[in-house]
Amino acid sequence: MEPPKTLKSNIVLILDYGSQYTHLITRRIRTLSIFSLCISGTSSLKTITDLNPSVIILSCGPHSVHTPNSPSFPDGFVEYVEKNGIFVLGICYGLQLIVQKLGGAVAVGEKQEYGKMVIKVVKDCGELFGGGCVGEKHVVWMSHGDEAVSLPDGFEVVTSSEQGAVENKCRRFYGLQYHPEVTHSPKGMETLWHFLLDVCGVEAGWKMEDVMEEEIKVIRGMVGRQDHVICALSGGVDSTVAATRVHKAIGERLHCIFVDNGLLRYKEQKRNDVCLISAKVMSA
Ligand SMILES: Nc1ncnc2c1ncn2[C@@H]1O[C@H](COP(=O)(O)OP(=O)(O)OP(=O)(O)O)[C@@H](O)[C@H]1O
Repeated sequence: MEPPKTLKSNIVLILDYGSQYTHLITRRIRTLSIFSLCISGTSSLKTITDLNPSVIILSCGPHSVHTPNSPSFPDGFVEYVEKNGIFVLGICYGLQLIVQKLGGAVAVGEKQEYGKMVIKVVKDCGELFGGGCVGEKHVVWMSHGDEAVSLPDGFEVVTSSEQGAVENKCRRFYGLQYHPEVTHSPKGMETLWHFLLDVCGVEAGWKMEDVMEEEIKVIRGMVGRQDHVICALSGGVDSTVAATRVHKAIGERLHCIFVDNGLLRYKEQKRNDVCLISAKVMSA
C-alpha cells in the first residue's frame, strides 16, 4: 500500500508522556533548525489535528503500558495519522505504545535495561538508518523496564539487540527503544536528522529569531499604536524575558515596576538596579 502524500506543514509535534527527556527531544530538534512543539501526550485529537503536524513523536515516560490509566494518544489517532500520511516515531515508552495499540505485545522485560548498549543495524531495507548501513554498530543509551515481545503485523526489527529499533514504513510508524536525544547516544542526532529530513521530508530552515519576530508582531497587535503597558518586573527569568520582548515591540511605552516588598534577598534590589535600569522601584 502506497502511503498518502498529503503532508502540509513542517511541524514536528512531540506528545509528552512525562519523561525527563521530553523537552530535550523538542530542543534538540529545534537545534536542527526544524520547528518542534511539545504538548501533553493525552491531548485531544482536535488539539493535535489543529496543529497539523507532519511528524509526531511519542515521547518516553515513566509509565508501563500495562498500568491502568497509563497515558496514551486519543481514540482515532491511528486512523488520523494514517489517513493524512503523518509519520510517527515512538521513543521508548512511545515505541511500546505503538506496539501495544497496533496489535503487538509488550511485557515486563526479563532484565531492565539502563545505561550504555550497542545496537547493530540488521536490515538494509530499513529507513531509520538509511541504506547501506547493515552491520553498523551504534552505541546508544537505554532506560526501560518493559519491552516489545511481539510486533504488530508489518513491523520489522531493523537493529539487533531486539529492542533497538523497529519500523513499518508502509504505515509510517517507527520506533526507537533507546534515547537518540541524549549525548550518550553519539549517533542519535544523526539518526533524528536522517529520519526527519530524509525519511519524513521535513524541511530545515526554522530559526529561533523567527519566533521573536512573530511574538513582537503579536505584542504590537495587542497593544496598539499608542497604548502603554505596565510590567511587574521581579528581576527573575520570567518577567525579565517578558519585559525584554515587550520592550522590543513597543519601546518606551513599556513601564516596569519593581516592588521592594521588604522580603527581598540580601542586596537583591541593588543587584536588580544594575539590570533593571528602566524599572521604577516602589516600596511596599
Ligand atoms: N518584587 C517584585 N517586583 C515586581 N514584580 C514582582 C516581584 N515579585 C514578583 N513579581 C511579579 O510576579 C510574577 C510572579 O512572581 P514569582 O515570584 O511567582 O516568580 P516567577 O514566576 O518565577 O517569575 P520571575 O522569574 O519573573 O521571578 C513575576 O513574574 C513578576 O511579574
